[in-house]
Amino acid sequence: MFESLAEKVKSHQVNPQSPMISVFQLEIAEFGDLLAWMKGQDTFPQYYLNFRDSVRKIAAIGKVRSFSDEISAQHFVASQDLTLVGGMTFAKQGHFWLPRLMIEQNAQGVRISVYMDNQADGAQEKREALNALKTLQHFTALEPLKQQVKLVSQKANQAQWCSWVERALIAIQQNKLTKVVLANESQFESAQPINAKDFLAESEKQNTGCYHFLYAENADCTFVGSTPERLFKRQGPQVKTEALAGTALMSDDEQQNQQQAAWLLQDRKNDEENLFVVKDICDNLQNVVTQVNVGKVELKQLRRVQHLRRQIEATLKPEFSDAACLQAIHPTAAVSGLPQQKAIAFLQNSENFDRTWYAGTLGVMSKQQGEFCVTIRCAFIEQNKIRIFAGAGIVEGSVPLLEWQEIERKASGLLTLLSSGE
Ligand SMILES: C=C(O[C@@H]1C=C(C(=O)O)C=C[C@H]1O)C(=O)O
Ligand SMILES: [Mg+2]
Repeated sequence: MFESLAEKVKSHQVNPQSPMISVFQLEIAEFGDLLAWMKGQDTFPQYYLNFRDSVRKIAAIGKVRSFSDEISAQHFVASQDLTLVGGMTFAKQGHFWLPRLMIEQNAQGVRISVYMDNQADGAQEKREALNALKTLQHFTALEPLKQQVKLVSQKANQAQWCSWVERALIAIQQNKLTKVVLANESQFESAQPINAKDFLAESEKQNTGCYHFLYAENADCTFVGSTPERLFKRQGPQVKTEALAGTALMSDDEQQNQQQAAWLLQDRKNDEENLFVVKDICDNLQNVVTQVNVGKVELKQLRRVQHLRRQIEATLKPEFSDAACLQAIHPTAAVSGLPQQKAIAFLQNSENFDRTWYAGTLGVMSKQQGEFCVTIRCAFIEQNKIRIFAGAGIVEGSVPLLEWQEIERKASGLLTLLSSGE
């Protein structure tokens, strides 16, 4: 089935008229499970995104070109009309790249794309492209998660974390901050290695209504997660973003969920927590859009928590695209705070760990469209260790112990995938 692609790669000749990058594509009706395919790969980086509101999924391996900032990434996308994957860390460190091989799956079918850099060594490019095509046959069956994990360390225990919240509340009282999103990192260990693809497949099954993402720079460490939060989705000049903040419990008890939902919808502290995010996003978009519309408050219900959400729609001025959206809204007040710079400085002085990809963003950009999620409800998996991150927005009226329960509850969305085994 993939021979036609291999033949095209083999007979490819670079000439003065060649574009900067050559793309060889094949459209097929079905491919197989993308995570099972990824599990069989040993080429890096590896990237996977299962989109929240559609059946679209993207899996990619290898790297042909890379960009360390959103402007050069967007310039490449616009001039070459190609799709880049990647994103930015919490601290806005950009990592965008053109993969060697990309598999895109949507309702219509599957498209496989192989990329060759015509400005690089021709023989080497051919070898790598052919190797990438060979991987299309390699699937490794996904296995159920059997690992039992135990907590080995937390960056802050309950008392320490609550003292961070107390400090935040003082800063809020003194009007130095309006909101700050404090997080924690918890490390668990298992007797056996944890396979990140098995882990994400289980999360896809249980944590529905989310973006499911995976990013591994190399074989040692994989960043995975299932986030309910969209940073933005752009279709031409039309941008959809959202304020997701304000949290209540969710469980197997339908009646309790309804009570919690009713409480959340009328709770002032949670509504303010959400409205601060609305204000932050709208203010930050102001210079790049011609209009913004904020939707009514609604619930986003997940397996372990439910949130308040307000969807936001905007129209970009013609000169702006994904880079402007990333620059304007990431990191939003849902994951950093308000005012942003002061909140980030407060986090740097309080949190005793580097967030790196936690509360960053991962997605795709192309000429016509772009879509990025906010990388929360996430973990780094290294061999038999898993480090899970979770945070909560601290505002006036926050109660330290309740905020602690909120972050433990958020972390449990991933943790229970492991400890729920018999
Ligand atoms: C920061 C996180 O979540 C954010 C904080 C929320 C809150 O405090 O109510 C809700 C959703 C997210 O915007 C996280 O999950 O780590
Ligand atoms: Mg909250």
